[in-house]
Amino acid sequence: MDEKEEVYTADDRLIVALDVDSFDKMKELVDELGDLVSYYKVGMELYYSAGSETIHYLKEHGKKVFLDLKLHDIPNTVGHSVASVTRLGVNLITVHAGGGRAMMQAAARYAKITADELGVERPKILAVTVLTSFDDQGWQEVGGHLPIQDHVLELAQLAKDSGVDGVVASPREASSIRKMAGNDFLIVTPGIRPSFAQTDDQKRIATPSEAFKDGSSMLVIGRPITQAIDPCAAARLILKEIKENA
Ligand SMILES: O=c1ccn([C@@H]2O[C@H](COP(=O)(O)O)[C@@H](O)[C@H]2O)c(=O)[nH]1
Repeated sequence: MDEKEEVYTADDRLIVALDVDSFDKMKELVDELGDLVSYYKVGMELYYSAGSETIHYLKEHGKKVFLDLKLHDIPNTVGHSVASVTRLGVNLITVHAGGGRAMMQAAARYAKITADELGVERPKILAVTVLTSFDDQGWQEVGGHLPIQDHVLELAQLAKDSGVDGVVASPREASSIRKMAGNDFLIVTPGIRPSFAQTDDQKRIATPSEAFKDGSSMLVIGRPITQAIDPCAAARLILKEIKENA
């Protein structure tokens, strides 16, 4: 088949980050991407601007939702916050691994209790390790004593022991996390930059094919798609790379 005619279908391993500041801008992107994208991430910018209406819209349109609020507070507060967002019907939720064992345990427990009460599938909990915008220099400035790679691995081990479903880490750490945690542990990687995209503020980056080769489960990609001149063309190129390499 001629490459131009090839149809790239949505793949749940591609999560598109909807980092826009209004419901209308979100709707425009989601409508434009149509059937090419099945999984979206709603982060702080969109959620704080437009709230849970965004999630209802995505679900009504058959999309899966990763709610990336990176919860970080005492266990009681995080547990009850996870209960609240579980009621919205999201599929993935983030907490910060730095919140510690008891906080992650509370997140996992409240996701399960709430989903059981509602009779729905429970959302999976991901623990954010070290943000992909850090390089070693920036990391030392905030008191990081271990190399980032080692600290991420320690947090991933703690996350696994605490009973959450996986971590958010850079693709550069995916291979060592995969070796430590085995195949059932989710490794969700932002910091993905296809060869056609600029780096922006991301520091620990890799291409989609490198990320999957190193053990990523799912990729989070925002600006390379959402700020492309043609978001559908960018999404198709990434889906092609995923199809050919993962
Ligand atoms: O360590 C992290 C954790 C979360 N993110 C989020 O992923 C997307 C990446 O967007 P790009 O435009 O592809 O850079 C964004 O929503 C971040 O909040 C991350 O980048 N790194």
